[in-house]
Amino acid sequence: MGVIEYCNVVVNTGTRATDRLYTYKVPDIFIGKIKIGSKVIIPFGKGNKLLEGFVFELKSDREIKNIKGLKYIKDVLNDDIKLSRAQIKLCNWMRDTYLCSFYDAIQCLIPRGTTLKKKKVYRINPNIIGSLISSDEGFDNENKIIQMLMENKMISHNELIKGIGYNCNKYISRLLNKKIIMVEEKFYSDIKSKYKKVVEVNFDPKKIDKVLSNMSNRAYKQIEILKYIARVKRVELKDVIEKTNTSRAVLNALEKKNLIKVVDEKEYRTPVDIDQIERDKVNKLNWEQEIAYANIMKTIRNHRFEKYLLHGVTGSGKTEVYMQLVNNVIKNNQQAIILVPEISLTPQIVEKFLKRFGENVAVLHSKLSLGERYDQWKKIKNNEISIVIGARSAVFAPCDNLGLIIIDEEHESSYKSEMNPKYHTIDVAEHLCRENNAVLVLGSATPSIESYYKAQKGEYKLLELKNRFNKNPLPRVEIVDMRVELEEGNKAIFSRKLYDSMKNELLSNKQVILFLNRRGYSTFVSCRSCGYVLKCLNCDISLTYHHRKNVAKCHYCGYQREVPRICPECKSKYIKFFGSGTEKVEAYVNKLFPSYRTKRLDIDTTSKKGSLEKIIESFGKREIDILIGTQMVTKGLDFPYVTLVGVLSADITLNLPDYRANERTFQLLTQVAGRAGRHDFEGNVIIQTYSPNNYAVISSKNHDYKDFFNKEIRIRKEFCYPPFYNIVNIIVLGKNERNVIKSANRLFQKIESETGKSKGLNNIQLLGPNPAILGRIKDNYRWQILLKYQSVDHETIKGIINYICNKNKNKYIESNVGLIFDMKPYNIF
Ligand SMILES: Nc1ncnc2c1ncn2[C@@H]1O[C@H](COP(=O)(O)OP(=O)(O)OP(=O)(O)O)[C@@H](O)[C@H]1O
Ligand SMILES: [Zn+2]
Ligand SMILES: [Zn+2]
Repeated sequence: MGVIEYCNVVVNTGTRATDRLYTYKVPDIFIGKIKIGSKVIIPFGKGNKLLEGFVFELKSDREIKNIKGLKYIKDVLNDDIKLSRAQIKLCNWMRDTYLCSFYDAIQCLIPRGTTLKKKKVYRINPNIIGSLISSDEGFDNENKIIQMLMENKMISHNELIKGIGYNCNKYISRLLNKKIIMVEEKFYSDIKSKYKKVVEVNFDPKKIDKVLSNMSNRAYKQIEILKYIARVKRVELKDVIEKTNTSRAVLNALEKKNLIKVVDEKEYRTPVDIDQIERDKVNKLNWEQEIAYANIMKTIRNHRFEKYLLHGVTGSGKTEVYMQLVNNVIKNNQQAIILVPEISLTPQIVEKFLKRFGENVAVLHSKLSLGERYDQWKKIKNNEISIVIGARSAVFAPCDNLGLIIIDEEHESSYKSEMNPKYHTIDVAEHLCRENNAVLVLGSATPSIESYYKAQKGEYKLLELKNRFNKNPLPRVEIVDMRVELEEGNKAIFSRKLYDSMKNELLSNKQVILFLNRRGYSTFVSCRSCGYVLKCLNCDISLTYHHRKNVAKCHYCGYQREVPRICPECKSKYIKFFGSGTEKVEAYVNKLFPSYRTKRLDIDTTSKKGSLEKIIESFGKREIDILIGTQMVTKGLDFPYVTLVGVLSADITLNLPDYRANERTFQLLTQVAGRAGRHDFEGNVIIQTYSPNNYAVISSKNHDYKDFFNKEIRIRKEFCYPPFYNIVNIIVLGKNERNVIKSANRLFQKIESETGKSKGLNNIQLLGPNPAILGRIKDNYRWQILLKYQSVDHETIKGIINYICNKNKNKYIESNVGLIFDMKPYNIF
């Protein structure tokens, strides 16, 4: 191998057109210093604009064929943000899997705010001769600029605006023209390191007596400090001041005498105050937990890649199993990542980990400041922290010693990213575990159909916790047919059954959770009399009502129809748009139960930092009797006095415009029911619905996951949905509508003809091009093309899309038209 003299760099140009590796020459001074994964500054394009990039490959002269005209790397940055080889592999994998750009992938892997930005800075031209300050009148502002520059050496444009005002541009360009000042571009990032002042002893502490003998007796404060510092040797400045009850001035005096040194030390920001959290102890596992634990432990000990699906009913104690696995992994000096659906919605599990593992846990959540996030990232990277807990993006935590990834509530849709790249966390975790010989554990009381299907096929090893950890029975579930309520004259949102049960439980000092799914609120059209729902004839999913045009529309295939005035099924006039919000329910509950304390848990009441935790804490202390909420009340809550859960309407989820509607319903009902009767008291659940015979509702009543799975998987097969079929959504977007439509049509035709030509591809369905549901976002027109095909054909289809949409993009797509790929959409909009 020759000397490394070249490198291939991914450049942050901000456009998709340049999404490839560019070769640069490495200047001698950087040979050896430049590494795979280094962040570099390179000149780019005709104007040699300086841009940021990452080195993906190093090459010797023998490996580079055409070296003519290659440019040199301008600078290698040592700002800690490097990519490891594993991370580069991950970028390549993501680009290949999700058809995203290199930089899209890189953005997932580096802390936010570290991407370099550029700003203009000004300085005095050093070659200037003579006096700078002009004495002529009318030059005030120019003189002011010069003065500012003389005082500061270098000043940014913003600072000049602050000093001079918005009209400073005029004066700047005059000074530039006269060559009195110069302008250049400087890189900066939004993240500043935080420093703390530390005091160090600056003499041999053993000779303290000699030092003190030279001090005047009157300087008793200084003497006290010297004694203290000689003992501790090194201490944070604010601590000395506090401990010795002194002031900074006294320390300054000592610093002047060269007896102490005050130095700046980089400080990590820690968002959680660990000292405030009391520690818990390890629980002894019951035998079901023990079997699951022992199985997974065996693989962990062998450092083998393996995927487990831990199917444990609600309250079976999955968290305790997770924690004991994690404990073993970190004892081996490896790192573990624990993923939860939305960190702010799951304070209980986070708290459990903090209580068990203390400062060895990094909690990554969306409310961290850029600086806090950056510091956590570095601590993880330096292996100073072994446990990472966070939502979806925490899967990208820079663990170089990964031993275990746990995905709790693996069925949750929040694991699918709706931003670019539209990755699925389970896929990424799987890739990482394979690369690291680590173990992946997916846990849920209601596994997704796809995961359970994989477990059946042996791709995941299935482990089950069939009982609650304390052998308590699962709650008793009753279904109330709301059509009958209407028939018998009750038009209210509460059935008589639910009202009576609430009264009983509240009278015996228990707590009630009322669940109302408000997401997807008021979007479908149904008949209150017979339960009929408007559905798409092609896709078997509910049509979505669009107020503006007064039509009902299919989100998948674009089919639309007008809304009937009377029910096509039973001719009643009770056909309407469905839904009422949590606020309305709260008002109603207050009217029905005025003497009980009610609280609402939804996006509105929890937007303030810490408010969710507060509500949950006070519910735990039984300061709230009735908790009314959206999805937030379905997850993870573990409180002994909750004995009744009321589901106000199973129908809202059942009629989501999504082929997963039944699955989501089963999951939500099972999860929310699982909040009841977890400890000493038995639990009851009441589900109100207009579709009491729906199989998702019935299997959740019977706590029968397998029954639900068997029915659902048959329907998936019949209607060609995942896991048997896959859907790809291609969004074509741009500011010019005509170009968007033109491009979408061309792409569609090309994809149609290529897939038609390709032998062995059967049953492909191409839908579109249609305007996307959200037809316009931020001034961009959006059209979509949907492909539905057998899952076994995925690689072939991906190849075709990549060939047409990326490699030969310019043939089919107008300039200024962009593409977004969703290779496994959860929502189509
Ligand atoms: N081995 C054990 N010994 C004592 N208590 C345990 C044990 N395992 C679990 N528990 C307790 O059981 C309760 C339920 O456990 P946990 O919250 O982990 O259930 P889960 O399986 O995550 O349920 P869900 O899916 O409903 O969230 C908790 O209060 C937990 O402390
Ligand atoms: Zn009807
Ligand atoms: Zn349809």
